[in-house]
Amino acid sequence: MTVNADTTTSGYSWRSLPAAQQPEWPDSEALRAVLADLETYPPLVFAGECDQLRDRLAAVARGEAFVLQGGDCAETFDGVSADAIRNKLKTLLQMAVVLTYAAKVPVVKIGRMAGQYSKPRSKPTETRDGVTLPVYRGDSVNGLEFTPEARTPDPERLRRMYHASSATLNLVRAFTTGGYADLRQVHAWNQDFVALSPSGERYERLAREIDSALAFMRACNVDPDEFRTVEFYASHEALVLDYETAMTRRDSRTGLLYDVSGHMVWIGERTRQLDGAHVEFAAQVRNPIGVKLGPTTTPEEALALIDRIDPNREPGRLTFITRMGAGRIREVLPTLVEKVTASGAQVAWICDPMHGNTFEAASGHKTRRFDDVLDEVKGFFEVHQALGTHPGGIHVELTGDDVTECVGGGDEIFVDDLHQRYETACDPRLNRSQSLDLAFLVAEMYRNG
Ligand SMILES: O=C[C@H](O)[C@H](O)COP(=O)(O)O
Ligand SMILES: C=C(OP(=O)(O)O)C(=O)O
Repeated sequence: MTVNADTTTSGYSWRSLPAAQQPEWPDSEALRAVLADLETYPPLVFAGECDQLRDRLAAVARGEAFVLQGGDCAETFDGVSADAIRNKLKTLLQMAVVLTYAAKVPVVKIGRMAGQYSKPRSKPTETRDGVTLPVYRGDSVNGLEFTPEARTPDPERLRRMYHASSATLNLVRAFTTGGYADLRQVHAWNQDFVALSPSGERYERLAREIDSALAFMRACNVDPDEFRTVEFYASHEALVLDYETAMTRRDSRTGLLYDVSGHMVWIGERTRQLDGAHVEFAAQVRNPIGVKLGPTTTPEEALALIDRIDPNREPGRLTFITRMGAGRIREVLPTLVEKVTASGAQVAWICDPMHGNTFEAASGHKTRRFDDVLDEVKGFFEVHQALGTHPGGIHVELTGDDVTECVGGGDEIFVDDLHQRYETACDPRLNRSQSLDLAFLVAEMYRNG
């Protein structure tokens, strides 16, 4: 990792540790200049908002609420448009309504949004027709286009990431507090959708029930403004530590460090080394922290992560996001949950049913089967229900657009359809109809549990 000459950040403990998956910036002077600017930019979120999310996640850890975390695999600068942001938010709001109403549980809504611009990769390079170039690491680092110019890491992209995150968050705040997310709009969110899809019709029936519940509450004199705004939080993988460090500030109230680039940040499966910089970074900032746990995670590793990141065993501080794969979850998760519970830690457990279920179709598209996604969530619920612990939420890659990236779903996408609208910059996402299907099925699982 680059050493920042600026004394405001050079003392951070994670700077001296090995950091996996970092870009090789060719021009360290240019990098230094961008980071120095970023350090002076206003925070994207406030420390108090991060604390509030920690409180909400504490309720999840206690079994009193459910997390819906979702958004693109990789946000792109071109994707910062009002339509794309509104469609994603609308999908999340519809899923949240389904979960709240059908599962009767408060839903903590967290976007993989306004900062999800950096990607860890399996290989550092990509070869096409005998030409080898650096792999695409997300719009914060390089471009997707397969040319030497686009693939060369450019630190100016970190500045663009800040502005893209800021513009996204600004619109999300406007939508969620300015009336668009008002619960009385449940039908409006579905208008362009209902005639087109079975899940849209199912949603419309549920929205009618919500209408009559709202009418009942109005008759009981419940203040309608109670339904006007929605709490919505932003999260991303804290991957490029130069950026996250430049966005780390001391809270004037408490003197504690917060990463003000998002409310919650998570550490990925490829960067959760106990002696690495990412875990040390997560340990030092006060944001609620997520850590991805893949199928090779040992209970000892999970316990050591708790000791490092949540030494005070504070509910809401640490969320384990398991991503085992449908074929492994029933075998691997029980021991992890048992040992973590026995240790007295109160983590929130949420299920990422995407990252353990990716495969390459014959056409060369990376894809996921909706049935595998669903089966992993089912396995997650089965394990927690058998152990008497709380299945605390789902973490999904989705978009509000009608893409054809994952196969299956009620409005079925076939392998032969993948080429039609395959638009992801990295991994395949559920489209809007598949996302709603998932929400209905998860709500059933939750209610039955
Ligand atoms: O989103 C997650 C990772 O970045 C992605 O799964 C890595 O994929 P790769 O194996 O194509 O590098
Ligand atoms: C890279 C990701 O996941 P994981 O670290 O679980 O592979 C991701 O969620 O974008």
